[in-house]
Amino acid sequence: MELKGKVALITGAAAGIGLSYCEELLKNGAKVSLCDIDSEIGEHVADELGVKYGRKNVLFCQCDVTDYPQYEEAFEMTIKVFNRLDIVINNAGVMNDRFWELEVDVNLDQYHVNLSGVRSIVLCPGLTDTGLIKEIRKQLMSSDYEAAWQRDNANSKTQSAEHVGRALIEILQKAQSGSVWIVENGQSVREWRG
Ligand SMILES: NC(=O)C1=CN([C@@H]2O[C@H](COP(=O)(O)OP(=O)(O)OC[C@H]3O[C@@H](n4cnc5c(N)ncnc54)[C@H](O)[C@@H]3O)[C@@H](O)[C@H]2O)C=CC1
Ligand SMILES: CCCCCC(=O)/C=C/C=C\C=C\C=C\[C@@H](O)[C@@H](O)CCCC(=O)O
Repeated sequence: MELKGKVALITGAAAGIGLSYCEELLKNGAKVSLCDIDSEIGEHVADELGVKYGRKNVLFCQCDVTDYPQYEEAFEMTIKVFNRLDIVINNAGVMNDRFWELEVDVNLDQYHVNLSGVRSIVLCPGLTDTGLIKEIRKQLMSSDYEAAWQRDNANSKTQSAEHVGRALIEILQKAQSGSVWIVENGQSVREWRG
């Protein structure tokens, strides 16, 4: 897929993996609509990327992905400003066990039925160095869960968000609709074949 001139909407784009997706897309000539619940950081980051990659290539839309009308508005705003929309990256998930019902709703209910020629790809990052992971204790229900988390990740090598961003660009070029990809331990992105 040629990324130059394409328009991408990225959720959870003000920090971490989402921000890295934005930067890699901009480097490759795409225009980005950064959508994030946090407008203070989001506006700031969008300004910085605008200075670096051209103001006309960057838009910020404040939006909480758990609020359907807000999410819809972000799509409308993106299409109004850029006149097109080619790529949607559902990056903002919920990892907070205290809101486990929302966790299930947002993380597992994001699917797309391929009826309209839209390509739907899944990219699963392993342990990635972002704010989410730095404060993992806050996301887990109890200290028992923290011990389980430490155990599960004992053999994981933390990778950078930039590494995940580069993996996104790679799979956008070659991935088929319905495919699932894994990028973990700082290794090359690979297709999961079950
Ligand atoms: N960091 C990791 O090791 C891994 C992260 N993930 C997933 O990748 C995604 C990004 O994670 P990180 O970059 O690590 O997190 P992060 O905490 O560094 O950044 C998340 C961004 O999403 C925004 N956000 C939070 N709730 C939102 C909402 N309801 N609507 C819109 N924006 C919202 C935040 O303001 C923030 O800018 C998440 O879905 C996370 O569950 C998946 C596997 C590994
Ligand atoms: C409950 C929602 C979780 C959504 C995912 C998320 O927000 C954050 C995930 C953070 C880290 C994931 C690390 C994955 C590591 C894998 O690479 C692997 O090493 C873990 C293996 C664990 C196992 O039991 O097989």
